[in-house]
Amino acid sequence: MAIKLGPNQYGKAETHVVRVYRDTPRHEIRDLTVGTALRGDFSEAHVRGDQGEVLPTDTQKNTVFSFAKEKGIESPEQFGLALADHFLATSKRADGARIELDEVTWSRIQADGTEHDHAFVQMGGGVRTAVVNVDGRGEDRKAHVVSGIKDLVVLKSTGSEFHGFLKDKYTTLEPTNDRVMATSLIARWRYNTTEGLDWNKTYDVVKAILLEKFATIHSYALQQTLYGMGEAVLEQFPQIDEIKFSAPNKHHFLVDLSPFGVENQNEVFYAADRPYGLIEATVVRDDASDPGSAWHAVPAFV
Ligand SMILES: O=c1[nH]c(=O)c2[nH]c(=O)[nH]c2[nH]1
Repeated sequence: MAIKLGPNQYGKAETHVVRVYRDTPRHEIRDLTVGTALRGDFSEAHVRGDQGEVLPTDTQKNTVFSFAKEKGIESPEQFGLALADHFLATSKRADGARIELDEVTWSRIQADGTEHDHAFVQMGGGVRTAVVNVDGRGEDRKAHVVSGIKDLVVLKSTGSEFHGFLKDKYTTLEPTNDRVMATSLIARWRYNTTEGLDWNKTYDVVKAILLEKFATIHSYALQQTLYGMGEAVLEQFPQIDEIKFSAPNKHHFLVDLSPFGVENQNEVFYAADRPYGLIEATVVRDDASDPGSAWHAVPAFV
């Protein structure tokens, strides 16, 4: 019986790096949690325990910290691409690198009527994400960037209906033409290029489109809202070929107050935490480019 090593990757997960730019009294902060992973033929390490081709995960972590100063963190995407190319240049046995980056935003605290120069607060509004996959080097290099947002918690208190659904003998759900719709959204979008993009601006605009569409689409289902959000993003950005969503339907059930002789006209809800509907969808161009390794090891998607 022949046995061999199959797909594998190794690296340092969740290196939390905070870079303070303090060249002027008005400081800037980038706060990233970075996962690095190298893949390739590492059978010597796995089968025989030979570490000759293994760039330690400790070194990978050190590189993240040092690059925060050497290269700077202009955007998660730029930082991820720089790290991936560096690791592929160093580790000859690696044929691919994946860098996963989550960024939290620090907003300036308002003090004495102005934005403070060096005091910050986290306001929520989602975690910015990027997954960079680079395969090969030189002529053969192929780079893929999937940017995104997660933990974007949104709710609309009307403008959402759900009715006309398929029924069988187990169906008890009442149709509704006015319900609360809420989710903690994950969205990830795949670029068809890594050149000529303003990563930060594009992120801000995509996020604004997602929020605006969530608010303005009169919804007949979360599925329809997600599709409309995705369509709007693809219409605005030719550089984005597909967008994937994962959206837990955070159910808000009307509480029956009639035992207490109290009316409840869509005013008091029980916000259930589980179980929840989980709606996942991809919106994609007809002529989308080959994703290659873009979605390699990207968690939780159809
Ligand atoms: O937006 C919704 N989509 C569904 O598929 C679904 N199923 C369900 O019970 N409630 C909802 N809501």
